[in-house]
Amino acid sequence: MNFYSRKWVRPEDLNANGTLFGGSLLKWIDEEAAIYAIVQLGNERCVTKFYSEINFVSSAWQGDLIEMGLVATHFGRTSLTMSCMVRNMITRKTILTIDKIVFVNLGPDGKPAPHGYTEITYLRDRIPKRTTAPIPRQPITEVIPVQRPEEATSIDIVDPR
Ligand SMILES: CC(=O)SCCNC(=O)CCNC(=O)[C@H](O)C(C)(C)COP(=O)(O)OP(=O)(O)OC[C@H]1O[C@@H](n2cnc3c(N)ncnc32)[C@H](O)[C@@H]1OP(=O)(O)O
Repeated sequence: MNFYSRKWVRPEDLNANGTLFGGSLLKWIDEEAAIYAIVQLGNERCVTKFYSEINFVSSAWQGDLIEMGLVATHFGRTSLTMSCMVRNMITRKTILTIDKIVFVNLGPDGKPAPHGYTEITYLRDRIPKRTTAPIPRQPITEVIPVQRPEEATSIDIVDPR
């Protein structure tokens, strides 16, 4: 397992118990896992599909330095499964473990697409090269004007999803 990112636990990341807020930690992990998937699958269009149970093994405290580790455990047809561990960088005490995080490789149509990889790369050989414009958002198909414009605080947009 490689520990790629380190974080310094700051006051804004604490919960009411004065320890690291689980939501902050999960947000960091999801971003780390997304970057890992992009590098492994050579595609910016990778999305989180599944998290197995998350074990908050021990707390981190303000001022602690922590590090996040990931390793790919299974290359599927369109998916990549990885496992995760977060630990204290100094003491090496485990803070969190997640057995399975699954990301899915999407094609240009937004549907699962085969990625073609079977093994971990430790190089930067698969990093996607952006040859076109950034991924566009889903088009807005219809804008409904509000009935009484003087009461409007925003425009109602129909989301086609
Ligand atoms: C980085 C981010 O924050 S992304 C934001 C959060 N994520 C999202 O918004 C994704 C929302 N989800 C989706 O759009 C859809 O579920 C999709 C496109 C990801 C997948 O659609 P599905 O209909 O499940 O696709 P499909 O059944 O073909 O499965 C795709 C892969 O996921 C795997 N998979 C599906 N469900 C699960 C599950 N519950 N657990 C583990 N793996 C799963 C499948 O085994 C398959 O892998 P494989 O091709 O390697 O065998």
